[in-house]
Amino acid sequence: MKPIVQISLDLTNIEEALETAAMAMRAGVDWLEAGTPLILAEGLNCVRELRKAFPETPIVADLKTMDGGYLEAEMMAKAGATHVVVMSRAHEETIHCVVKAGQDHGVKVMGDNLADDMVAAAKKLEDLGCDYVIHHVGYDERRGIAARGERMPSPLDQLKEVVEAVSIPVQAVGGLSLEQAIRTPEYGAPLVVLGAPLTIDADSFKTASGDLEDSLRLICEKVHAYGDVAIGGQK
Ligand SMILES: O=C([C@H](O)CO)[C@H](O)[C@H](O)COP(=O)(O)O
Repeated sequence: MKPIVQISLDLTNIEEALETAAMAMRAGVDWLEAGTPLILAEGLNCVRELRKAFPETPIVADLKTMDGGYLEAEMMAKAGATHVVVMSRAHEETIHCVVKAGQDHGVKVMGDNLADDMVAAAKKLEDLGCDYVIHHVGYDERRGIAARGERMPSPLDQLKEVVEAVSIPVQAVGGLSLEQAIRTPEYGAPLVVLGAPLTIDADSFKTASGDLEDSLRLICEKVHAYGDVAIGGQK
């Protein structure tokens, strides 16, 4: 599949999210993500506002569903999401419910293997009908481990294994530098997500020109230039 650039709008107000999304769209980003903090701050209204402003753009609603799967997925779909997220740690029945809601409402399901046995969880998510795997090392997990002076885990550590274990597209997320995120298609993971380096540490993201939009445009061009990424380690 062609590599995709997604930005996670991990922001806490809709104005800033819409502004960042508009800049990202001008720069060539493919998918928008209503991040968990944004959904918490603004409710599903943020998905409605993003849908209104960007009628044709895929929108991932990252609510990290753990229970009540059908209703949550249905609500996100009705608000305008095209992709919803369910956790591998949820009960299998919840994953079934989200997958069923996805089929009924025409949205894709991303299964997130956060805080789980990552390779086994990725396989389980595929077996239960998810369309994508989010291979995710959590924010708190990374901080906590680093605070104890231990090496911070990275989604790159097991990315190859996860990619080879499934035959659906994988996205690697959690603490990746920009350079690392851009290179995830080389591991067979075609969904490049840009989070903190863009929305939180925007200053470190700018290139010599100092313009965020120009920097992002160069990144999108670079990712799109990869061409097709083989899924499941298959050439
Ligand atoms: O999902 C996320 C996290 O669990 C907090 O809600 C973030 O979107 C994700 O971890 C982003 O990671 P960074 O790339 O480190 O911003």
